[in-house]
Amino acid sequence: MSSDLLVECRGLGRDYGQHKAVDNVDFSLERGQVLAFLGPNGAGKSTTMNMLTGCLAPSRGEVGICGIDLLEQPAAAKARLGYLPEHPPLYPELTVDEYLRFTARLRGLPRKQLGGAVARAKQRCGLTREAGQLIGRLSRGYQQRVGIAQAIIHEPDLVILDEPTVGLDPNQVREIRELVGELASDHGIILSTHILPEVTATCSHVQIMVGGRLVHAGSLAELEHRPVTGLRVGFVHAVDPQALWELPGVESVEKRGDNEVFIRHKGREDLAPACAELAIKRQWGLRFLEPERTSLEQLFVNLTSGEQEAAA
Ligand SMILES: Nc1ncnc2c1ncn2[C@@H]1O[C@H](COP(=O)(O)OP(=O)(O)OP(=O)(O)O)[C@@H](O)[C@H]1O
Repeated sequence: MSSDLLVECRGLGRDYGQHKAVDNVDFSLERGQVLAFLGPNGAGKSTTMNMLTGCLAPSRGEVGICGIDLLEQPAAAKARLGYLPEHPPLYPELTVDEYLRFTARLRGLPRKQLGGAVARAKQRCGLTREAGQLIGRLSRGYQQRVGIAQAIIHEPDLVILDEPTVGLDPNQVREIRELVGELASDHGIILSTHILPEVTATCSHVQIMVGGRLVHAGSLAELEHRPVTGLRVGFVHAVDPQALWELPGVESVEKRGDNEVFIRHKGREDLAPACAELAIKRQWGLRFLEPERTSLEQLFVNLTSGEQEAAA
């Protein structure tokens, strides 16, 4: 296993009685990647993260953290990862410094290194000025920074963050996203979230789970290069959809708002020139013409809607 391969899961599964909460999940993560775990409620994200962090034993499969088998050498493997659970284990009656020293000692750092480790984590998480403040008096956003600081105090290779921006205001969300982006330069990061714009803003890779199984895994860059599925076209005046429908290669014409349509076309056909020509000929007044690819949101809906209907 190369030193930049931080996580390698093979055939990972967890049962609760007869129920397969996670089934046959394979994936890997390299340094510098930020991987989002997406999925509807009950898809198996938390169960997978709990297995990755060594908090929950798998029923089947293997987990390697930086080449170390998590099941055979749990202490050595866990030393390479940092974890921010959904509800960070903060002590409101401790100051930021006291708490970070405490977590550094829990991580087994030698006494001589404690001061340096605490200073570094505070600096990376923008907490230097808050060092002497009681955690219970900090805003939710700053408490989340403290939670991230404890996750990186021992300079792990891998950082796992469970819904890191839940409950934060928009400014705090932006700050935590920036922090995640900075951490990505020298760590691998896995984060679980329900917020799709968060994925596009912070992540390089995405995995979608449905019913315990991994149904999509890939980079966001791949998503950007998915084939164009159609054209979104806006006009000044009302249009005749039948005339658009008759253009060569058109599969369907859907109305989207006032004088706006989505034209789905076959294969890699480029409909734009013919569509613009028709708009000029009919004097519809072309306002805009945009190729549309499958967005992350569309992909998520396509992959998960059947599951959600079944659960309803
Ligand atoms: N301790 C448990 N005992 C029995 N079933 C469980 C237990 N924990 C989770 N499950 C079940 O396992 C499945 C996956 O749950 P999990 O919490 O991993 O989903 P999730 O994707 O994290 O959902 P959410 O987005 O709601 O947090 C669900 O069907 C859940 O009911």
